[in-house]
Order: sequence, then C-alpha cells, then structure tokens
Amino acid sequence: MNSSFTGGTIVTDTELQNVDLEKIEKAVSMILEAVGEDISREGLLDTPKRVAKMYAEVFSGLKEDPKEYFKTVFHEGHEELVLVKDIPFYSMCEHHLVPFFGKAHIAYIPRDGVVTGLSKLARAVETVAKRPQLQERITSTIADSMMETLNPHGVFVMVEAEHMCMTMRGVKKPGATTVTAVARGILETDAIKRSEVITYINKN
Ligand SMILES: Nc1nc2c(ncn2[C@@H]2O[C@H](COP(=O)(O)OP(=O)(O)OP(=O)(O)O)[C@@H](O)[C@H]2O)c(=O)[nH]1
Ligand SMILES: [Zn+2]
Repeated sequence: MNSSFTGGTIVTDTELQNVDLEKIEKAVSMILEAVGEDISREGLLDTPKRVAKMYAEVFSGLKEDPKEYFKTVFHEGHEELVLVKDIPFYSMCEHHLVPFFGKAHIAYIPRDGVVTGLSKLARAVETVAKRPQLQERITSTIADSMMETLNPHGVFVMVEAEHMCMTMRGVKKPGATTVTAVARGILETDAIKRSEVITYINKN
C-alpha cells in the first residue's frame, strides 16, 4: 500500500483521498490568521498541509464500517465469555475537536460457537474512534455492530476516557475520567453475568 511519511506517521493514500485536503488547508490558514498569527512565518508554512494530513488520518474511520471486521469468523464451539480489555484509543470530541483518549473493554458471549478474530475487536475500536465522536456513541456503535453481525448471546462494552476539552480548557479538571458502558442481550438482562464481566475488567 502506498503511503506518505509525515514526521513519524504513516498516512495511507486511501486516507488522503477520502478528505478534501485543499479545503482543510484553506480552513487551517484562515484559523491561524483569525487568531492573529503570521501565516508567512517559517514555522507555519507547512502547518496547513500537516494538519490536513493529520485530519485525513484521525478521521479515517468516517469512511469505514466496523461491521466489516466481524465478517471474519471462526466456528469454535465456544459459548462462554470472550473479553478483550484495555484496548487503547484516541478520538476527537465532536464539540471542540480536541482529543479524548483512554481504553475500551469489549466482552461478548458467542452464539452457536461463532467467534471473531480478537484483533477485529481492536480494529472496530480504531474505526469508530477515528471520527468526530462522543464517548457514548463509540460505546454503543461497537456494541450494536457486534450484535448485528455476530448475533451473540450478549455484548458488553465499557469505555474509560479522559477528555481534553475538560482538562486543557473550559472546566479544567485534569484526571477526571468518564466511564460509559453498554450492555446488550443476555449481558443486559442477566445481572450476574454482567457483574462477572465487570469483575474481569477490573482485575489487574
Ligand atoms: N456526553 C458527552 N459530552 C461530551 C463529550 N465530549 C465532550 N462533551 C461535553 O460537551 C459539552 C458541550 O457543551 P457546550 O456548553 O455546548 O460547550 P462549551 O461552552 O464549550 O462547554 P464547556 O466545556 O462546559 O466550556 C461539554 O459539557 C463537554 O464536556 C462526550 O463524549 N460525551
Ligand atoms: Zn469537547
């Protein structure tokens, strides 16, 4: 796959083609001018281009569907809990366009022995996080995508994150963590099974 090396970050050609780079560059120049910067000074000359590439990367999930990942399945006869926890993610708050970041924990109970690749759970987190987002929507989109494609007995998704719009600006409360959780199927109706999952998530 062709890619463009930009200061340690690989942005794929597909990601670059999926956004209007020129429009972002113009907008970034306008923002810099609007805040009183001299856009002709050396340090800022390539900034609009860099920011455009960065947005192509951090919003690449807009053109992807997390459900695609769950088409990779194996038949394993396993109908007990599967939990992948501490999946790190970075996203962008849709209200302020500043990062929020943390960890996602994804649990499901397969039906008819249909399990998906473990990495697909992490890939789904990447796709859903790389959009202008709300933490609640990341949580529910992952859970619903799994319910729709894998048809498991149940899904439980928990996301823990720190929002920079609450730390570097505004209310300025560094260290405050937001936890969101979504339960579907048997993990919604069966409190004992759900609390078993939460115990595993909290275990070191
Ligand atoms: N529910 C939810 N709220 C979020 C998320 N990310 C940011 N927010 C909140 O979105 C809200 C936007 O509030 P507004 O009053 O419209 O914007 P604002 O004046 O910049 O608000 P302050 O952040 O309080 O200064 C803020 O309370 C943010 O904390 C998220 O993922 N989920
Ligand atoms: Zn915000």
